[in-house]
Amino acid sequence: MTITVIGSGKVGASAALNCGLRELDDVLLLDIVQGLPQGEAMDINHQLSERGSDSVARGSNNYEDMRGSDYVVLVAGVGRKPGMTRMDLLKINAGIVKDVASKIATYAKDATVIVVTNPLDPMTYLALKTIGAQKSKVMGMGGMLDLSRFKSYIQEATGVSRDSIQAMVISEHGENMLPLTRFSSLGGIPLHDFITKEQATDIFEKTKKVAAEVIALKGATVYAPGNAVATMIESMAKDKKMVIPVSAYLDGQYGVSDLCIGVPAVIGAGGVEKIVELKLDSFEQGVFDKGVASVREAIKALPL
Ligand SMILES: NC(=O)c1ccc[n+]([C@@H]2O[C@H](COP(=O)([O-])OP(=O)(O)OC[C@H]3O[C@@H](n4cnc5c(N)ncnc54)[C@H](O)[C@@H]3O)[C@@H](O)[C@H]2O)c1
Repeated sequence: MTITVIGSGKVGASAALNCGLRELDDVLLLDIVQGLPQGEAMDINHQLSERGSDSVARGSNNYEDMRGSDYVVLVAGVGRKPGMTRMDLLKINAGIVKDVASKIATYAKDATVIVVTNPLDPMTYLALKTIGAQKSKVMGMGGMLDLSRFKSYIQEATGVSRDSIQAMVISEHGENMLPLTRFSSLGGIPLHDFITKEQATDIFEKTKKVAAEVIALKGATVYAPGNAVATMIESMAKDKKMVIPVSAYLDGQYGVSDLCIGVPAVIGAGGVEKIVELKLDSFEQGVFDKGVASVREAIKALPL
């Protein structure tokens, strides 16, 4: 088993480090920039060496080296810069994702792929269609990151241990994300027993806005996305069957077909083993429908 991370920038390096720290397997970092993946691999190995992890990181500029990988993380692409519209970002990254996905189809067709490049849901769809893989084998990481932010605000509002928090965030990774306070609990007790309606609205709004805040302050989000990727790979590599949000291909679930969007799923050795359908109330359904419409619109602009 080898984990390949394509795109050795900020998030790619963080994902590789997190996989190594959990000793999931050896990690290959790939990038088009000469020297960058090799340098990241050296730096990561030095930390892993001191921590006693026997996972080894390698760097390469040769796509052929991903042959035999069980997991491929597709995180090549640019982040949104000031003045760039969502459509500008989509066009630039669609070209990169299409190119990288065709390399995955050539050298690692049987791998399970986690897409990270934004805009996440359309890029996951593009990767799935380009690779031509089974729908259970290509998924996007977005909801796990949104969930980590949602949980941190739940902790702030309630003061209970982060370890006791169970929560869920679904829909589009972007403007129409849907943090589900109604499906969140503390030690199995509904979150709404601990907080007021106003606090719930506040947590909901803060979760939706915080990505832009981090990007404005430090230019990118790095640690939490890298950790989220490692959690998804761990659930598959150890067949843990965690129920986590992923951008998955819908085939009638939630009344939606032929589109990738964030939904709760059982993630195990088979990839997306089951999509869990929640009974949404009218407000939640409204946000989810907007997310579907937004992703559907973006898909029209993809080079399929
Ligand atoms: N889904 C999420 O939750 C989430 C979270 C954070 C970032 N992102 C997205 O992840 C992407 C990467 O973010 P970052 O901060 O790591 O950016 P970055 O600029 O630090 O790194 C991107 C890397 O991709 C490489 N690259 C570009 N084209 C390539 C190709 N064809 N083959 C191989 N490598 C290639 C670049 O050389 C660069 O090293 C962005 O699109 C960003 O918006 C998504």
